[in-house]
Order: sequence, then C-alpha cells, then structure tokens
Amino acid sequence: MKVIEKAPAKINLSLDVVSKRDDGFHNVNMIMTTIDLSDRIECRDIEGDQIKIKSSAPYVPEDERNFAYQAARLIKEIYNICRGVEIVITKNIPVAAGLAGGSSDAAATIRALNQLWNLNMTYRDMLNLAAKIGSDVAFCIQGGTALATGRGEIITPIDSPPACWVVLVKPPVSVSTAEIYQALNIENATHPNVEGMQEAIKQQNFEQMCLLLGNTLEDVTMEKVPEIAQIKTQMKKIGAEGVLMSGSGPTVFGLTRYESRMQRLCNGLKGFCREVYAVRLLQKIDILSKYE
Ligand SMILES: C[C@@](CO)(OP(=O)(O)O)[C@H](O)COP(=O)(O)OP(=O)(O)OC[C@H]1O[C@@H](n2ccc(N)nc2=O)[C@H](O)[C@@H]1O
Ligand SMILES: Nc1ncnc2c1ncn2[C@@H]1O[C@H](COP(=O)(O)OP(=O)(O)O)[C@@H](O)[C@H]1O
Repeated sequence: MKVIEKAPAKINLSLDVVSKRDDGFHNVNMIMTTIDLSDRIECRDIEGDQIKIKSSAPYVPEDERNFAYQAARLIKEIYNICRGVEIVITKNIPVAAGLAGGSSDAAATIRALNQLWNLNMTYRDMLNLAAKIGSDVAFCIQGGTALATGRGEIITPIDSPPACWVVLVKPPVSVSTAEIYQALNIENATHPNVEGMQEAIKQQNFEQMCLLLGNTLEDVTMEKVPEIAQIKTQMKKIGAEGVLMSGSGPTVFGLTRYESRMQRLCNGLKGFCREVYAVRLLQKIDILSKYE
C-alpha cells in the first residue's frame, strides 16, 4: 500500500525573536501561513524493517539527516513498528530557503505514516512528535495560518489572511538557520508588531497587513546576502504591496492582490534571479480536518 501527502511551504508574515533561551534556542512570536508551493511525499510499504529515502533534489540528504527519515524513525520507535517504508520525496520547495521545506516533508511523513500504519494519532500526538524533529515541524502538521510561540512549536491557529498572490524570489545562496540566530543581537534588533499583524488579518485589512510585515532576522541575513535588499527594492519598484524576507531567508516574498501586478513582478524579477515562483496562500491542509 502507499499514501501520498502534499507538503506545502510556509512564509512568516511576522517574525519576532523575543529572547535567547538556555537550551540554545530563542523564544519567538510569529505568524506563519502556508502557500501553494509543495513537495510531494509518497510513503509505501517495503520488505524488511528499514527506512529508505529517495529525493528528487541533489542537495537533500537521503540518510538519517533527512527530516522525513527522522520522522519515520521516531514513529517506528514510539509505536514499536517493525515494518519497512520507502519515502519518495519530490522536491519543489527550494532547499535551505526559509520556507520550511524539510520541516513540511517531516510533517507530511507523520501524516502519511499515521494512515499507512493505522496509528490513530490525534492532532496533539502529531504535534508532540513534530516538536522532537524541529521547531517548525509542529506548524506544518496542520498548516493554514497560526501564531507560533515558544521556540516555534506552540501553535495557535488564527484567521486566514485575505486572498492574495505571493511572489517568491530565492537568491542563489543558502543560509544556515543556526548561524543566523547565532549572529542576532537581540538588544539592537528590530521587533515587528505581531499583535497588530494578527489584528490586521482578523479585520481582513490587506493594506495594514502589508504595512506591518516584519522579521527580526531580516537585517541579520541581509548583512550576509546583499541581494535580499536589492530584490526588496526591485519588488517595491514594480508594485508589490508588501515585501519581506521569509524565516531566516534568503527567500524574499512580495504580496499583491492583482494578477497583472503578479505577472509584472514575475517578469521583472526573472531577469534578476533564476528562481521566481508565483503562488497563492493556502487554507488549512484539507486532509487534516479529520484529526481535530
Ligand atoms: C527561522 C524559522 C522561522 O519560521 O524558519 P526557517 O528559516 O528555518 O524556515 C524557524 O524559527 C527555524 O526553525 P527550524 O528550521 O525548524 O529550526 P530547528 O531545526 O529547530 O533549529 C535549527 C537551529 O536554529 C536555531 N533556532 C531555531 C529555532 C528557534 N526558535 N531558535 C533558535 O535559536 C538553533 O540554533 C537551532 O539549533
Ligand atoms: N526533506 C528535506 N528537504 C530539504 N532539506 C532537508 C530535508 N531533510 C533534511 N534537510 C536539510 O535541512 C536543511 C534546511 O532545509 P530546509 O528545511 O529546506 O530549509 P529552511 O529551514 O530554511 O526552511 C537543508 O540544508 C538540508 O540539508
């Protein structure tokens, strides 16, 4: 038997790093939302007891470093499963881009194995498991739009933002999330208005939402990747209504409600960067309603 799951990317509409913790992580306060750019995860039974990973992308590890592998191993340990599984990952989400591709693959693997192995996991079970793999995995279990606190693993679903286009531009460099957090000096950092963003979303006020886009990590990554500032300037010039770097970067996203502007942004940015995507915001991952 096999199960196929969609693993959507996320963007951070607001990302505040609040404080440094003793465990090497930071407390964050962020609003995340899933977008219609997804990897495809296929989990199927194989003979034996091993976990096999196949990935379509050259830079993604196919061993225990893969987050999908870690998800499967954890489930096998906790639920005492002695069955083999092959996980085929078709990557569409750029890697190490601030879009949580690996985290979403892990979350999709949890959802898929719950079905494949009839584990009857609750949403809460999945969240607990997700948090053991990485800070962003818990959000990716259900997707949609949520406030994420703690180190990112405490999830409170909120209203969906007004519909719009999201144009993503990924400069041809990768950044390490750990290094970006490490380089942050919280005292001198900028702190976005996360509550204001939540209110703007609640009011479905697109203009206000665009005004309040903010990310504490943006200045840090921008120092290392000057293309980010150039892409932001370019996007604003072309007419994006709001522009921000996602997560620890380096992907920059621009928001617009108008299809014509989305097209102008894509055409304008493609001459500048190879990796440009135009997608929509996504509602809660469909299949999950049954786990609530
Ligand atoms: C910045 C964000 C924003 O959504 O996303 P990405 O840019 O990775 O997509 C996340 O906080 C990234 O979460 P995630 O990518 O899951 O990070 P993890 O694997 O848990 O941690 C990688 C490293 O980042 C640092 N880290 C991560 C999360 C956090 N709240 N504080 C931290 O200091 C730690 O040094 C940790 O060892
Ligand atoms: N399934 C996976 N897809 C992508 N990257 C993965 C995966 N599993 C492990 N990784 C590792 O995780 C690192 C971060 O990747 P990713 O999740 O795409 O970025 P980000 O945390 O910036 O959103 C990569 O450098 C890669 O080596």
